[in-house]
Amino acid sequence: MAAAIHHHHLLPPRLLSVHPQPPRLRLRRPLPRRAAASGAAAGTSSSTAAAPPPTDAALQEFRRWVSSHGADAGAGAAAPAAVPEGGLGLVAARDLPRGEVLAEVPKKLWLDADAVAASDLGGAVGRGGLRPWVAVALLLLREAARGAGSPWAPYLAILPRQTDSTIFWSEEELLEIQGTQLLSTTMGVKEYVQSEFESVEAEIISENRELFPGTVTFNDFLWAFGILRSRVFAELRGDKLALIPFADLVNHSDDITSKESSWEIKGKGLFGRDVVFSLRTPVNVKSGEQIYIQYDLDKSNAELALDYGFTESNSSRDAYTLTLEISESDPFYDDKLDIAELNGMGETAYFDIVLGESLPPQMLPYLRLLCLGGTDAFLLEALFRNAVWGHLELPVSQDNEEAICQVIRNACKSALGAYHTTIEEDEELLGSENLQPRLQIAVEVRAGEKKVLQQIDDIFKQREEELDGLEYYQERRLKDIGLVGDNGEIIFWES
Ligand SMILES: C[S@@+](CC[C@H](N)C(=O)[O-])C[C@H]1O[C@@H](n2cnc3c(N)ncnc32)[C@H](O)[C@@H]1O
Repeated sequence: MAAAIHHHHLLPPRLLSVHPQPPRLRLRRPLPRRAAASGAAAGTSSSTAAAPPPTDAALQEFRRWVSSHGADAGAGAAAPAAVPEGGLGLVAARDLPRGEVLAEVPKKLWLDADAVAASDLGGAVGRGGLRPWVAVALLLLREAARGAGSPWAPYLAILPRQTDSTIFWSEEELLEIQGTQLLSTTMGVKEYVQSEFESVEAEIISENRELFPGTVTFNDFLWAFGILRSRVFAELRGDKLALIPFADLVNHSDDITSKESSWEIKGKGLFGRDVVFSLRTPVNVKSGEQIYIQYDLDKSNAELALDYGFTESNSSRDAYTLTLEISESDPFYDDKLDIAELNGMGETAYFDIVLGESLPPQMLPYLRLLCLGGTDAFLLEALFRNAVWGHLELPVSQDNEEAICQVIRNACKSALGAYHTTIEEDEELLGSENLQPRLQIAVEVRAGEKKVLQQIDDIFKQREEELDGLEYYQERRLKDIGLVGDNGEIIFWES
C-alpha cells in the first residue's frame, strides 16, 4: 500500500556523509498536542496508541453502504471486523481459496482526482494545479465537513482518527527514536506537510470558506495525509492516487511473501464499461480468519513505521541509508563529479544497507573516488576517464583504502553515539512483555539501525586489518604488463 510522496527523494536523509554530522533531535516548532475541534476531520492527540475500532453501529452502517454498492463482490466473501492489530480488518465470511475475489469497489466510491473534479471542490481545486495527494486530502476534509450529507459519510465514520505512524507521535514519544534516521525523516515529512498546508490554506481553504465552514487546522490536514499514506495501494501514485473504501481495510502480514499484486483495476458489466477495483486473497483463508496481503516487501522498518505505524521483526527490514557526497571544497571536485556522472551517479549518492546483506556494489568504487587524492590523483586525469571506474572497483592504494575505512568507521561511530540506548538495552526491552505499540516500534527501529551501523563498521574494521595483504592498482598494473608473477615475485628478463 501506500505512499503519497516518496520521502527518499524528497527528503534525503543526509545523516552519514564523508563529513558526518551526527543525527540530532530537532524539533523546530513545538507540535500542537491536540487537534483543535474543527467540525471537519479528527486530528492527532498525544495518546500512546492508535485509535480504537469504530462503534458497532458505524460498522453496521458501513457494511450496508458497501453491499448496497455491490463493493463486497456480491458473494460476501469478506466482512469488515475489529481485529487484534487494533482497528478494522477483513475477515473471511467462508472458506476462501487463493485468488478468490474479496472486493469489487466501483469507481464511483473511490476518492480520487475524478471525484475531486466532480465534487463542489472541483472548481476551486481545478484552478489551483494542486498535487494529486493534496487534492484528495482536501476532498477528505471537505466530505468530513459535510457530515451526514456526504456520499462517503459511512466510510468516513470508520476511518481511524490516527495510526501509530511516527507522524502522529507526541514529542515525548519521539524522544524514543532520538538519533535515528526515522526521526529525521518524520520531522522532514511533517515540515513538508506543514508547508503544503500553509499554501493550500492561503490559496484554497481561506478562499472557499463556504466549503470549509469550520476551521481546518494543520492537524486535520496531517490526519488526511496520514490516511492517504497508510491506505493508498502502492502503485496508485501521482494522478492515479485513490482511496478505495472497503478494499483499504485489508491489513498486512509478513507471512504473505508473494510479490504478485493482490489487486487489479478492471472493467466490469456490459462491455466492461464499469471500472472496479478488484481485491483478491493471496492465500487460502479459512472462514472466520483474517485476510492479509503483503504491503511492500522492500520497505524498511523505518518506512513501515512512518507510513503505517507498525514494524516487523524480520531482519531484512532493518536498514540504514548511507549518504555520501563529493565535497565542494575537494580540489578535484569537477573531475570527481564528472566521473561519478559518467557512471550514472552524482554529487550525492544514497546507499541503502540492509542487515545481513552485502554492501551495494557501487558503494566501494564511489567511496574510493571520494577519497582519491595525493599520489593517486593521476587516475582522475582525462586519459583515464573511461577506465577509471573499473580501477575503482578494486583497491587503488593502501592510503586510499585506509582513508575509506576511516571515513566510514568515523561516521558509524558518530552516528552510533547519537542513540540514547545500546543494542543490548533495546533487546532486553523487546524481550519484555506488553510493550506499548509505539515503544515497540521505536525500539525495533533504533535497534535495527544500530545493528546495521555496527555491521558496516565491522566490515570496514576487518578491511582495515587486511590492508597489508590487499592487491593495489600499481601491482595489478605491473602484473598486466607482465612484470610481476601471480605470487608477487618480480620477473626479470635476465634470469
Ligand atoms: C490500509 S489500513 C488497514 C485497515 C486499518 N486496520 C483500519 O482499521 O482501518 C493500514 C493500517 O492498518 C494497520 N495495520 C495494517 N496491518 C497491520 C499489522 N500487521 N500490524 C499492525 N497494524 C496494522 C495500521 O494502522 C496501518 O496504518
